[in-house]
Amino acid sequence: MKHLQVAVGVIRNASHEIFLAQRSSSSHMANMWEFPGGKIELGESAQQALVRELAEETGIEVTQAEAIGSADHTYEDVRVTLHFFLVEQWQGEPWGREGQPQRWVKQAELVAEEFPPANHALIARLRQEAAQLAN
Ligand SMILES: Nc1nc2c([nH]c(=O)n2[C@H]2C[C@H](O)[C@@H](COP(=O)(O)OP(=O)(O)OP(=O)(O)O)O2)c(=O)[nH]1
Ligand SMILES: [Mg+2]
Repeated sequence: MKHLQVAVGVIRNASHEIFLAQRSSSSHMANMWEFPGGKIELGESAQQALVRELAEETGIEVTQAEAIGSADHTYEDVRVTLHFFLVEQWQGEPWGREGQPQRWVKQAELVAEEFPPANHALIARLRQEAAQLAN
């Protein structure tokens, strides 16, 4: 089975909102909401792929990123390992550069079911962190 290594950016602003994009209707995990990112290419580090993918998909230049863990998931036909990064410093303003719908969502209001299954543990963690900060 194909095994993809994917760099994924949790872009978070000062109001603790996170930038989401909707996957295209023709892609794997079609129409689900995701954190921007994409496949790590040969010879690239996860961080390098993150910077490249976020520039391609959202137009921002990442200036700082913190690795916050990974998730491994096997879908019907492909296995993915997602390498998550928290991005709180960047230049420019993220937008759906490839035409995909986008939105900012409060960290506490992320909905796991809107994301591919590989994201569910991270969404739970982010929601829990936001709830603790609110108390
Ligand atoms: N970007 C991204 N991909 C995710 C997430 N969750 C998840 O399961 N995936 C899966 C879907 C895909 O099978 C795989 C690779 O992501 P991708 O389709 O964004 O890769 P890419 O940008 O390089 O796409 P492409 O050049 O082939 O169009 O990771 C997520 O939150 N963000
Ligand atoms: Mg992508």
